Amino acid sequence: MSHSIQIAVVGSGYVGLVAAMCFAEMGHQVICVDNDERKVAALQGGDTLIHEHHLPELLERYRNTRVRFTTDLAEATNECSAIFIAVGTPQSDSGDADLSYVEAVASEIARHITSYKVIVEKSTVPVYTNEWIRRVIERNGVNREMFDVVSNPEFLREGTAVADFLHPDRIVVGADSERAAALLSAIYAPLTEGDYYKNEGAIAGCCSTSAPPPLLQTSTKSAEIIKHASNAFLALKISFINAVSNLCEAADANVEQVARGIGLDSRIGPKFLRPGIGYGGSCFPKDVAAFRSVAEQMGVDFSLLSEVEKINVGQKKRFLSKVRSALWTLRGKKLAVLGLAFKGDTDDIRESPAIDLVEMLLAEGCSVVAYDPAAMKRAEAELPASAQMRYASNIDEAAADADALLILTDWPEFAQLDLRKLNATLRYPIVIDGRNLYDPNVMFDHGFTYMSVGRPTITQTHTREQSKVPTSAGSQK
Ligand SMILES: NC(=O)C1=CN([C@@H]2O[C@H](COP(=O)(O)OP(=O)(O)OC[C@H]3O[C@@H](n4cnc5c(N)ncnc54)[C@H](O)[C@@H]3O)[C@@H](O)[C@H]2O)C=CC1
Ligand SMILES: O=C(O)[C@H]1O[C@H](OP(=O)(O)OP(=O)(O)OC[C@H]2O[C@@H](n3ccc(=O)[nH]c3=O)[C@H](O)[C@@H]2O)[C@H](O)[C@@H](O)[C@@H]1O
Repeated sequence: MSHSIQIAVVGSGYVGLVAAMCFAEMGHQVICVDNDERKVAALQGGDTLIHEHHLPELLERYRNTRVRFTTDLAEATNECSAIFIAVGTPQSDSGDADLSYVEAVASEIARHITSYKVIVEKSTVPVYTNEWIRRVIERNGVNREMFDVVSNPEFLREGTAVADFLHPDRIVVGADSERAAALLSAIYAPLTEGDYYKNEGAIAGCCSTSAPPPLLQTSTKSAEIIKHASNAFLALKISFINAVSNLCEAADANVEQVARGIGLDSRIGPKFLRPGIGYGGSCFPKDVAAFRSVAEQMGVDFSLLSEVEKINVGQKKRFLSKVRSALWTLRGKKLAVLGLAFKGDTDDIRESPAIDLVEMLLAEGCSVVAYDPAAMKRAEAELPASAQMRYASNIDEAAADADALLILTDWPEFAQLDLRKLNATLRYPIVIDGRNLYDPNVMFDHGFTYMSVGRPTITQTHTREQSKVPTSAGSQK
């Protein structure tokens, strides 16, 4: 039977905030700490600040009851037995993970330890980080018996973060002390013992059957490597299918058929075989680079990861070539861009391939009118509005009189465009789809010249007037 535990989560971003809310949902008492005063004030006022399903309702339910927000790490350290570190570990100029935020938090925690604490490293970090945290705490004068450091990597995806946290495939606990491992087991017991899933109001998982997840206990070093290896492997899968999609284009084959044929082999599986414009986001690019760098520093040849990165960069350039091959010259062309976030269902634009592509198009002299359902505010901070870069308030406004429409993010609503209306709105009926959201035959029937990834290109040979939508056009995919 699970019981309520006092937990502190340091860092209230995509991972920390979701973890805090989910721990509360699992029945624990949580103090959520951040050193950004404005963020703490917004959270105290009920604003989640990020676009994530279920988060607003959980914040509403638990703020002032099971979750408290503060900038005061001393108070949190004092009151809680487990302190989760969920601050950023961005990529430094050399490719390594910048661990200075983790170190700062560890030193600060050390200054306030007066009774036994378990410090849980949740940020994604290279192997040996837990050992360094331990040293930093000891150097700050804390006796070794007063604390343990545990690695508990997080595998949630943005957009489905809450559901992923509550329905994980596995929970990894890297602990070199049984006392610390027991506390982590107690924290996750509502999931591993299945009690949470019996609640009538339990949040459903994206695709799981809600079978209780296994808790895998490992050494701290193994846990650290599990996280980096997982992200690197997923990135590798994406680069693999992107390379295959290029081969399909050269051979006039269809990558969707190929991906299905590969994915039906249960040893390979169908997931993460969607070709596109390359992976992005705050994690895959930095984690592949950090893992490569760790291997290099340890004298291990892992050049496979450099190839993964090379294919990923190439995929964006390839998309740009497609735009050029559809429009010939780019200077002065007006392009409608759908999607700025690094993937659908998030407002996150960190390392977004869509943003990279817009920057490339602007550098080529195109003008861009972009629309994204959630990421425009963040995008505008990076790509300020100008005569060349405009933001539209809806899809129609973006498409109006554009020379072509580019689909760069797989938002569900971009897969449901009114194709007749779109054909009439665009200056030329040209769609270049970086996410394969449409069936090429349907696009042909609707009069479009349609280019996608790893599938045959459909080119209308007749003029703009003749490519107006036929009245008996087929239905959308
Ligand atoms: N975003 C994601 O989907 C996932 C991220 N991760 C990993 O989790 C870690 C955190 O990532 P995000 O949540 O995306 O980062 P984020 O940038 O959204 O949030 C980090 C938060 O930490 C706060 N912070 C920094 N220094 C602090 C300090 N000294 N005291 C208190 N708060 C401090 C920042 O103000 C910020 O709110 C990274 O290592 C990332 O690789 C792991 C799984 C998924
Ligand atoms: O460590 C992390 O931060 C997280 O990184 C990813 O999650 P996330 O970055 O939220 O997004 P994904 O859904 O994995 O997509 C990453 C990128 O790959 C692209 N992608 C994904 C899948 C695919 O088949 N093809 C493809 O191009 C997406 O468009 C996106 O740009 C992992 O999926 C999570 O397990 C992990 O916890």
